[in-house]
Amino acid sequence: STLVKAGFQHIQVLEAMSRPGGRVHTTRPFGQDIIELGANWIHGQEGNPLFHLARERGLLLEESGSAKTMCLPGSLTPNNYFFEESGRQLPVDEVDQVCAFFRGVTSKAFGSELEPSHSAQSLGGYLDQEFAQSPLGASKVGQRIFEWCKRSECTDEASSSLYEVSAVQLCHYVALEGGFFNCLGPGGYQALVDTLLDSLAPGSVLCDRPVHSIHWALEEERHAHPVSVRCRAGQCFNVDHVIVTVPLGFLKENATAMFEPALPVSKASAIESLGFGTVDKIYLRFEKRFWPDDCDGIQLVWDAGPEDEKVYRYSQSGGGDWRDTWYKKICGFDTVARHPTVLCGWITGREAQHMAGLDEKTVGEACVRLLRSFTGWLVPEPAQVLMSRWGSEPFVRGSYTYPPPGVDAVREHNALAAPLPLPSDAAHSQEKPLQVLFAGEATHANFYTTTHGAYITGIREAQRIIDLYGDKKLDS
Ligand SMILES: Cc1cc2nc3c(=O)[nH]c(=O)nc-3n(C[C@H](O)[C@H](O)[C@H](O)COP(=O)(O)OP(=O)(O)OC[C@H]3O[C@@H](n4cnc5c(N)ncnc54)[C@H](O)[C@@H]3O)c2cc1C
Repeated sequence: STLVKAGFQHIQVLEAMSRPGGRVHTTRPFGQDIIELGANWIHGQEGNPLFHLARERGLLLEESGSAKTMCLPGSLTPNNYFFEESGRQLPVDEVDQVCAFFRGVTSKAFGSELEPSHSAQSLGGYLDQEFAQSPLGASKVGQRIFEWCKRSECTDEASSSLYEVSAVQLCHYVALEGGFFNCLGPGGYQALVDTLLDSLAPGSVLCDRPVHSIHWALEEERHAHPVSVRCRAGQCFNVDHVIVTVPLGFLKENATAMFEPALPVSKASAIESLGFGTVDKIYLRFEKRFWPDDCDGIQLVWDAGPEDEKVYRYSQSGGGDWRDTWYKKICGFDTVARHPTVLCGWITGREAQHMAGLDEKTVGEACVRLLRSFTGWLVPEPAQVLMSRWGSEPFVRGSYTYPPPGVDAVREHNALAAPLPLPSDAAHSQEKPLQVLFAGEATHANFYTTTHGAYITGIREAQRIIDLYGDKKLDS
């Protein structure tokens, strides 16, 4: 839409799936009201172009009463019910104390306040070290709540484990000021996507058009355009510029075969070294609400959960089979906006990928078992179960990006964003500039993981093309 506004006319969007939106996926499986399988909230307000766009178009939720946040250590309410494996409900202040400590130490990591000694450390390792030095670390219950904190933080970092996320690199992520969980109105995220699509000419977006390969640096003598984009079904587009916005997960699996000539080493190594983790949601719809009116969600605190350091290390060394206990990675079940009888469970990492191979009935049964044994309440069978399966989605292969330990994340995000040919590449120095450009959340060094990050990178790449042509007439 930025290119259209600047007067560009020959624009074609090739989308592999049968719908536009990608990791924004608004559905209506339980009647009229929306369920978001992908992105849910607009994170931050100040300087957030999506927040402003949504507000300008009247797409934000007006009644704050039905706004729902997810239960994270940073967004705890007294109405989140925490249960231990024994069935005991944990006192709010006990949970709050540990979560407050967790918030304090994680915000040090996000606020670039870590000592150089933490530079090679994982976020999990750093958090454990701090917790061990705190009086809270001596309590068994405190340790269990801390494990829940780490497990639920995995949803924010899209990681299998915080032991696989860098502690020091997190400071490059920029959280925008203003409410973190801005909710969209009844049209959900899709309404924002539709707003952008409305500005395109009819026929500009072709769905079910997976791109097979991108041939660039084509010889000027033989080709009118430097780039040829070939679809799997055989259709071919000869173009001046292509903006590649496929997810990092897709690039990890397909980049080697997709580009001819091959991507430069800096880009290939960025694709390999940045992490792309899986976060999935499990929606359970019941005929009748069985949880108390004031309950915002039910959180599960294990005696020894998968983010307990010893459990994690044992499992990494091949001990036990995490597949048998995949459900232990579920953080809890939050209530859902507009759906008074629906709960949403969150799960990450390899366990989420494993779950994607199971059917709805099996997953629903596992969730009901957990809810019954932790709460002791009379939990009926769910009437409907719906899960996202982002890890096995062939054109995504995960949920969002994270920085693994030892990776210079800013350098890698920037390498991923660099257009081809690279200005520094002597072999291509005589060629037309900006043949292949890259956008998408993984190409933003500060707003990776977010929809606004993705949006801003699209504008960034469009602007490169606009700047290239300057005042030249765009009539050809
Ligand atoms: C479960 C979940 C919850 C999330 N929650 C939030 C949230 O609350 N707030 C937030 O800000 N962000 C959230 N995110 C992240 C957010 O959704 C993404 O960062 C953002 O949507 C990414 O946009 P993108 O354009 O980079 O990639 P995508 O939206 O993934 O778009 C890439 C597109 O490329 C297409 N594609 C792939 N391969 C090909 C091919 N070969 N040919 C043609 N097309 C291809 C894909 O089909 C896809 O449509 C969440 C994500 C998930 C999965």
